[in-house]
Amino acid sequence: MREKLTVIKVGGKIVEEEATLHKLLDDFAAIEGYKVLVHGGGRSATKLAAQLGIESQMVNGRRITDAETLKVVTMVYGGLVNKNIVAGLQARGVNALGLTGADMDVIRSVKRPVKDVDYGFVGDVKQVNAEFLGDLIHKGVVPVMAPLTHDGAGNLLNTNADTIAGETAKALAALFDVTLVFCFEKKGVLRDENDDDSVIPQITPAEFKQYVADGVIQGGMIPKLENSFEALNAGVTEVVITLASAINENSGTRIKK
Ligand SMILES: Nc1ncnc2c1ncn2[C@@H]1O[C@H](COP(=O)(O)OP(=O)(O)O)[C@@H](O)[C@H]1O
Ligand SMILES: CC(=O)N[C@@H](CCC(=O)OP(=O)(O)O)C(=O)O
Repeated sequence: MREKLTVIKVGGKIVEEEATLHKLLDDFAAIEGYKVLVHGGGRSATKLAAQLGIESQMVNGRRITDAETLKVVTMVYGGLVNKNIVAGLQARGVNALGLTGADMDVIRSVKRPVKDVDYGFVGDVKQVNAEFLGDLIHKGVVPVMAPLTHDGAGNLLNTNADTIAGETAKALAALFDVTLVFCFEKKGVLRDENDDDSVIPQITPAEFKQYVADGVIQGGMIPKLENSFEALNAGVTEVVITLASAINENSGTRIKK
């Protein structure tokens, strides 16, 4: 039987605020067995960019990343957010190691080709070095992955954190029995975004299509679900979308193939 591994993805709203981040780190530290933390930080990047007089522009949930914006996201994701999380986990007895995709060539990507939209320095994932991550994990190290990748030619690229989580989970599914948990500020995928008690307990691809057509699922939830189905089809055992403070409870929305 393969060993279990939990990949947790945490987004901007949770990492931006000290109280919610600390609670998440407590809960993450309490997860038993092998684990990986993938973080976002989009809101913090938008804030710092504004302070520097750089306007943020998102299209289809992805940041248009020009050269100046790339500097900001590198500082925020690869620096401030990643290292705060690593220090917080070390304080909780978790032997965390912060990584961007460039570190040890963990995630290589290719600059997104310009079609209708020019996203600038945004990377589409090509390869995740699962063997290296697996070795680290087996040594008791807990990787903390920032949403930055590289192209192998010296360029860092900005990659959506949900995608980093999905691709990392997929690659590690060759070595472990992987559960992928997207945690955020709501109780799960909701039938009515304004009613926290309207959690949809499970979603199939057909139901997803219908919910999108009906406008029930929209915005940032769409890439989360697309990445979830892709992960399940690529060998990830279980995908859950849930409240950050409930990662150790059996609640939220379970994604079905
Ligand atoms: N049906 C839905 N249920 C819950 N959230 C939804 C739904 N449809 C859209 N959303 C939106 O998706 C957002 C989560 O996506 P996103 O902002 O990208 O999160 P994160 O930064 O955590 O990755 C929620 O804050 C919510 O506004
Ligand atoms: C290309 C792209 O869109 N990258 C994202 C990476 C951060 C992210 O995904 O953060 P959240 O999980 O907090 O949304 C961005 O810069 O916003």
